[in-house]
Amino acid sequence: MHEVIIKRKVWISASHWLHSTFLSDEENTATYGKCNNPNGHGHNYCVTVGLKGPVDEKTGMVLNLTYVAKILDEKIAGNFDHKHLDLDTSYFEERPSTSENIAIVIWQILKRTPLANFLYSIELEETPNNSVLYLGD
Ligand SMILES: Nc1nc2c(c(=O)[nH]1)N=C([C@H](O)[C@H](O)COP(=O)(O)OP(=O)(O)OP(=O)(O)O)CN2
Ligand SMILES: [Zn+2]
Repeated sequence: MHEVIIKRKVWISASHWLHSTFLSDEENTATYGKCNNPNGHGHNYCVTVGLKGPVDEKTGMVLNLTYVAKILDEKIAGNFDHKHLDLDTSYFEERPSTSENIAIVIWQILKRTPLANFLYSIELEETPNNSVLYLGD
């Protein structure tokens, strides 16, 4: 049995602001700087989902990536694309919409889909320079 990690990208065009309810206004400004602007700013997030599993002998696939794409389009793009992460969704009411937290939220959403048992990694690129990698807890 051969185990392989397959990957599929999904893009999210979204706005947000970085703000923590655990910090004072002054602390928020000091911590997040320009990203604490209440009017927000935008990113084209590139999310790469890694799925690990055995290659099926008959199909030659871990999972059909066309099927994976459909789930990611519905559950990830459908939830976040062209949204304000802090105003249009409830996921970041109690945690700042950092790349770290977005990756964790995406993991939690995918845990409730048929991809759950294959979930291996969430890589989220916020800018060409900044990215995070979450491997679950
Ligand atoms: N650990 C984290 N640090 C930062 C995050 C984050 O999610 N996790 N996020 C930000 C901001 O969202 C910010 O928008 C990043 O943009 P920017 O500073 O413009 O991005 P770059 O570093 O790619 O641009 P430079 O030109 O190199 O400054 C900040 N930190
Ligand atoms: Zn940002």
